[in-house]
Amino acid sequence: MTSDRSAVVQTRDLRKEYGSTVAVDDVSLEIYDGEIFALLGPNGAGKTTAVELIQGLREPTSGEVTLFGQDLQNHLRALKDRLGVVPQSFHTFERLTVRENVALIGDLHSASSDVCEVLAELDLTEWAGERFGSLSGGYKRRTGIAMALVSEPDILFLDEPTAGLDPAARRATWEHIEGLPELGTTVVLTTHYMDEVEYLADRVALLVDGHVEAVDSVPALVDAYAGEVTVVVHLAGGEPEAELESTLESRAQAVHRREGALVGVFDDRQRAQEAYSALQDIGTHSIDLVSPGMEDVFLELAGASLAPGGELR
Ligand SMILES: Nc1ncnc2c1ncn2[C@@H]1O[C@H](COP(=O)(O)OP(=O)(O)OP(=O)(O)O)[C@@H](O)[C@H]1O
Repeated sequence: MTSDRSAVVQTRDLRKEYGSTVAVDDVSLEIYDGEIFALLGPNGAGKTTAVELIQGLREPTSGEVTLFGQDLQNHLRALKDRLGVVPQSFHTFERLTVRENVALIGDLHSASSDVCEVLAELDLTEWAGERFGSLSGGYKRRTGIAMALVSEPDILFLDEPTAGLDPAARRATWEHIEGLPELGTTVVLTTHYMDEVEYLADRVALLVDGHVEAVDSVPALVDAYAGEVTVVVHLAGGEPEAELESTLESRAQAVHRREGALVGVFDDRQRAQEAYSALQDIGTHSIDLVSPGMEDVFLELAGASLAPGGELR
């Protein structure tokens, strides 16, 4: 979807070694103007190091970073001014209010947005007079985003933006991040949450052991790597089992039985949907249509597994 857009970040054979550890292994990628780009990978995959190289916070062992068409090393000062960063463990002045913290950053930058506008964009107006130290984790994170946005960055880097937040705060944070490209900000986020990528990212780079396994949109990655759709008919006893089985068999590529269930395997979602409807017409029983997602992509490409919270490990 983004190939006709200009690249605001380009890395070429970017590499970072720490002694014998290769944290970032010849990474070449492009991030386009106005997209939400995610770097997804398990702990230690090299996400933070890659992003720190792009931000000019670390020197690469080899390779190049170009931002807005300019070489980062030769234009470090000017290019850094165009970046906003919200680190994972974000802290600021606990005793200052939300407004004071945001205004402080605004004062440091010449091209700064109106503080009230930024607070309104992040639904923080009501909280503007609260001390930062008294806020919940979600509001602290949101204040961090406001503090980064007030300097009008062209690219905003968010490191694990919802780690440690409860589900409602995560959802609210996603909704605010989702709106940032409309305000003219390209977003680069690092995460190890599948659902975050599925909700937010226009494109995602899968990082494993320092190298990029694949880069594309979530639907394209799922199509390419995640395999089949399955329809699962749970059998509690008393169902017209033979009819259910033949209905599945007439549409599925394969049908197999597993404990208490019939499982039809499809390589086409449309046919799976047709089978699902036909099975529903037969009567009342429990049927699941199971579509693959990013989790399956990662299992296929990296053999990674998920923690109960949907987090890669
Ligand atoms: N300053 C450092 N010195 C030595 N090794 C480092 C340093 N920073 C990172 N590493 C190593 O480089 C590799 C990549 O680490 P990095 O923090 O970039 O991964 P990550 O994907 O961001 O992980 P996490 O999700 O846990 O933050 C790891 O093996 C890590 O131990």
